[in-house]
Amino acid sequence: MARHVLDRVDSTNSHAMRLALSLTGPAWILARRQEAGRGRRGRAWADPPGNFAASLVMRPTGNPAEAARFSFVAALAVHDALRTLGGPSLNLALKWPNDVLLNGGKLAGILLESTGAGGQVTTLVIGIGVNLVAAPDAALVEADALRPVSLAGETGLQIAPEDLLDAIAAAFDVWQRQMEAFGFGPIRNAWLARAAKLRETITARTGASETQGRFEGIDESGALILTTARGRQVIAAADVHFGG
Ligand SMILES: O=C(O)CCCC[C@@H]1SC[C@@H]2NC(=O)N[C@@H]21
Repeated sequence: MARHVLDRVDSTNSHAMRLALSLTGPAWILARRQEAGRGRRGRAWADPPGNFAASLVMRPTGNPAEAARFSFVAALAVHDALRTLGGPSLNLALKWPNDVLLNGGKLAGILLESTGAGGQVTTLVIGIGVNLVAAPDAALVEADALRPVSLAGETGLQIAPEDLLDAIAAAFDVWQRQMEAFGFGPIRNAWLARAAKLRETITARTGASETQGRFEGIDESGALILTTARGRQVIAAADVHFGG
């Protein structure tokens, strides 16, 4: 698959969107320096040099719910890649919808952006940020957000962004083929097997509304399933907080 390695960029997601129309197939874009990274829900994503910032741009077929499944493919790929390069003792887990945790803190985030027409997604950009060398200052993240961590800070391990991209791209390919052959089932099962706080009480927050319940799993579109005091609730988009 095509790779573009840039010395610096505003946001690899923005660059991927700009390139999308001129590409003939899927491509990975890796930046050594990202100066205006974006996070989920309009947040900024800080990227000290040495951290991993890359985006995959592709032209999937399907509607937005089908495209959203790729965020689980991406989270699995990042988890696999870190395990391959960092070894089996790394204490990794996944947090809904697509964060990768290390020792219970946030190590990596994933941001899907898409354009479409007539209910179909025409361009999908999957942006991945991994704190390889440094995590943002805890004072800069929201008060009740998970503690940001870096791979080097937690373990002393040093992984080059280019090597991580090779491993993520290979793992993504494997999971994407699984999904093409067998549907979302294997992706969901693998994701749940690595999920933090499964069957425990968590809180899903969307703006001012808050739902607390037992984390039962995810449905066919990847939506969060909670059992709450008012029964089963399926939540398509939210920020998840751990604890009761
Ligand atoms: O909020 C999150 O957890 C998602 C963070 C996603 C950050 C990555 S870094 C590479 C890509 N380019 C961006 O501007 N954002 C994503």
